[in-house]
Amino acid sequence: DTGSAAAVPINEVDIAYVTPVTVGTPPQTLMLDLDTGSSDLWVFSSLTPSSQVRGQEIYSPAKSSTSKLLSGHTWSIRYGDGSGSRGTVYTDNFTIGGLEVESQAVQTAQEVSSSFTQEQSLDGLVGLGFSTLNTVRPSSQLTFFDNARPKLDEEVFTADLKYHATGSYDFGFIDRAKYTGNITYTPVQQSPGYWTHSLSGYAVGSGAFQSTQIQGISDTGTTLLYLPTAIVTAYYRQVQGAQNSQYYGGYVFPCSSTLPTFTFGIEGARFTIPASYINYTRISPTSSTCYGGLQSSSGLGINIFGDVALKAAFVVFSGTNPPRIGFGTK
Ligand SMILES: O=C(CCCl)NNC1=[NH+]CCN1
Repeated sequence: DTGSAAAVPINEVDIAYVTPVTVGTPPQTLMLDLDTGSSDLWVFSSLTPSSQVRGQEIYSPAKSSTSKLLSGHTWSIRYGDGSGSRGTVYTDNFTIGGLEVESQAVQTAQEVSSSFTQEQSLDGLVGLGFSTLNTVRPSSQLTFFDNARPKLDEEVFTADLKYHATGSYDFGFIDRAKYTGNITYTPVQQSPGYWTHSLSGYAVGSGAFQSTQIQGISDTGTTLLYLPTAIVTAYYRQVQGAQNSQYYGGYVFPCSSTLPTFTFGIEGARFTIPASYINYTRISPTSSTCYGGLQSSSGLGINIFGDVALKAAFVVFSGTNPPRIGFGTK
């Protein structure tokens, strides 16, 4: 089997992407954030306090003839950006892009943090990290990809995220029409459960490529690109008026500045992020100061190759043994 579904940016700066999924019988359609940086599938639900729901679609297990309570099981998750949620667990039929998993663990939120309440177009997350990261207790649950794996034509899913446009996620096949040339693969270290791999180096604008291994995680659930401070300062040194603002919590610059491109390596291949992707957003709607899409990872303890980097490539997440990740030019 295979599946294919849209990845729709939820606002005008691509802060996150959502994908239509169906849960239950008859199908309830929700828009969920497919997140390779976590491994819980959770949804706004009939159990979420109405004070914490602001426009989101909800899953009501009571309205599904195929829902089953996973008795005695709970979950609680905290994301790298400080957001979080917690609740109980049902199993039910779950589909993405025509690919169905029966009795998928669907984690129903009983509490969500304010940033999720404020994100009206996001109804929950589908974790696509390794199932070892799943927070359901007393027994952890499998991700949608792990459940679908036995029925997939190929043990892969792909991400084709786009700048200010709708892209796609495919399951079980690699669509040759979505990239040119060949996919370059590199090994993944799956502990503790992220898609952890190395970049082979980087270049700022037209500068020389610096060959240096940079370990981090490819994370569709993180908006920006977070790299070591030395690389980030070298980048913003090329931007007139750029500064690392304590007030705004990162590098800002005049919106009129000319930004260089940023190139990253995967083995011998090179992927260039256009300057426009790094001119991320105005710090407020009428401001002429802009916030960068490349920021320092020093506060995170991990480098994160988020959407700003991933949308510059066609990315193959391969669940083979051993797992690997591949990047193609598009
Ligand atoms: O939590 C992380 C970073 C893991 Cl190091 N990514 N996934 C995500 N989901 C919602 C916000 N961020």
